[in-house]
Amino acid sequence: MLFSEDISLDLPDSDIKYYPNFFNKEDADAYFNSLLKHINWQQDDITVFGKTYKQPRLTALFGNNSKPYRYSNITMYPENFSEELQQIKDKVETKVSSKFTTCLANLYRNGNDSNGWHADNEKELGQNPIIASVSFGAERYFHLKHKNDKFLKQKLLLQHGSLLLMQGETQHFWLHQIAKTKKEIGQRINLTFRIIK
Ligand SMILES: O=C(O)CCC(=O)C(=O)O
Ligand SMILES: [Fe+2]
Repeated sequence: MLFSEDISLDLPDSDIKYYPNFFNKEDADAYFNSLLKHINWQQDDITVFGKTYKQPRLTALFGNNSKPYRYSNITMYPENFSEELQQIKDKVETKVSSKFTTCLANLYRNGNDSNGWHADNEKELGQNPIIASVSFGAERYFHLKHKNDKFLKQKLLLQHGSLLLMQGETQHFWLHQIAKTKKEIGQRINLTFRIIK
């Protein structure tokens, strides 16, 4: 699906909102270029079902506390927010009326980079986590599928400068992924703001 106006996705057991033009083109271009250059992007090893792989994208973690974030057998320790990430965080916080502690940044270098099916349901995110996800750069599809009903699924094109908000019971009932694509596409940066308790 492609949306050009703010929308609440009409999916059961979820609370998902999408703001396609959260940043104007000029700001989105500037943030993309600057984050690409200034973030210390790392490729970690992940362990899934006892096997170790290189993560198929680059990441970085930022936080205003020193609490680590653990997922897929990786433990990440946060760096301090840069001024520019703090600016983005402030704008997101104003929009969604929540304060975030942490930002996980993802860099998808091309269509071969991906993020497999998962829910953001780590214990340290609390019972019904709020996750605000900002996208810059190449457009990628965000796939959603219900955990208990294989007919319930949706995909949504995450546009340059957009904001996607997931909250309420979403992480209990839905999985999401960024699938690989064979299309020739450029780099994409995603910032997911979270609250780590
Ligand atoms: O890149 C995206 O849009 C999703 C990232 C994501 O799901 C995550 O980091 O947990
Ligand atoms: Fe996620």
